[in-house]
Amino acid sequence: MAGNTWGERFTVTTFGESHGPAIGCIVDGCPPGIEISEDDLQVELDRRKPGTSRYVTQRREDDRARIVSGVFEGKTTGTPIGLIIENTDQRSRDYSKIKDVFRPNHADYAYLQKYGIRDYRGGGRSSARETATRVAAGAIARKVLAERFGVRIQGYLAAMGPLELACTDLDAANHNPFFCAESERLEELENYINALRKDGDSIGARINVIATGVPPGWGEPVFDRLDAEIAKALMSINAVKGVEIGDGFAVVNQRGSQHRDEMSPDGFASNHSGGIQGGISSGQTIRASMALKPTSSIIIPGDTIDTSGQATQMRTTGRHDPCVGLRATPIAEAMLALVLLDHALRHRAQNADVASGLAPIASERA
Ligand SMILES: Cc1cc2nc3c(=O)[nH]c(=O)nc-3n(C[C@H](O)[C@H](O)[C@H](O)COP(=O)(O)O)c2cc1C
Ligand SMILES: C=C(O[C@@H]1CC(C(=O)O)=C[C@@H](OP(=O)(O)O)[C@H]1O)C(=O)O
Repeated sequence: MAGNTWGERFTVTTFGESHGPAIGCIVDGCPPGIEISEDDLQVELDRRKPGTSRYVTQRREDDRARIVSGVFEGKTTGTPIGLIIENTDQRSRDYSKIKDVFRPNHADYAYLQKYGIRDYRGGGRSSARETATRVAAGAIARKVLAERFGVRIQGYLAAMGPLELACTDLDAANHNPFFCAESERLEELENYINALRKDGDSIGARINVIATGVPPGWGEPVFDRLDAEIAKALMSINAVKGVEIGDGFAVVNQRGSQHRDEMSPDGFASNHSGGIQGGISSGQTIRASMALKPTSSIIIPGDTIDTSGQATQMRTTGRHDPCVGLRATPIAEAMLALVLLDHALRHRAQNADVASGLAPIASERA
């Protein structure tokens, strides 16, 4: 049993498996008086849900979230918010024939080694189906962040395999199935993924996500550093193998004179740090990036073992994303929102009365 920390922490607990009857979550610590409807959640859920284009898994889920507690007459009450999303299009027979073999690089082998028991249907608890609940919780966090703190979050596809994509129009990312912010490249993306599907193969991707309007002061100087928490949150998404904050691994090749974000009363001259210095937000735009591996469930045969340890070969049929990164943008946004709201509440709880005596400078030099 644990006492709640309402007013200090924003937390999410999820439950459910890909082929069970439902998935869901409990959102704790949401401030009261925020207008939230199931339709608000749906807007975000629709951006992530499967089956929305020919470039993603053909599993068809409406992903309708039912709010079962914590909201009264359209407003949050400050009590735990319970959300349930029914699974309606499981096709568990796809998994019957591979129930005793491990898909190389899916969670199958490691999961069984840990628990000794495994729901083999659709990856069970290890399926990215669970991320629907994070997106629903993230929709609540985004609403609070926007209304109470003026923070906005947006992500986009920065690379699909060898195709590196610029961000020429961030809003455009919301209007195509790739979350691509460089609209002129859409045909190239379509051609690439069509050829990939013909090969029966999969490919990795990179997603960038930014948050604007974050004031200076959110985060901690040690352990729960804001960058550490964002890295953990993004890394906790299925298939994520790398996270960068700001310039990330490119800093290896930078000089201090180039990397430091020089300041003047007119604002910051650059944003190499990704808006976080010493684990605390600086007031610059928060910039994070994550790399997702290629889908492990592919029809090309590969070597593996079965549950009795015997060598075998397998190919995975069924409905799978050829590039899991194509649906990961809303998930990255949701995870960033969850971390930022948690730290907004923590900062307020500890430092509401603190005044540095220094007005924040602009995120970017005017
Ligand atoms: C949005 C999204 C969709 C995914 N879709 C699939 C899929 O259709 N088939 C699959 O094998 N893996 C898919 N994955 C990846 C698996 O969930 C992931 O590989 C698995 O949980 C093992 O975890 P790991 O890759 O983090 O080691 C998806 C991941 C994400 C983020
Ligand atoms: C259902 C979703 O994506 C699934 C993620 C997933 C996986 O292994 O992660 C495998 C596929 O599902 P199934 O478990 O039916 O084989 C995807 O369709 C979803 O995102 O809602």
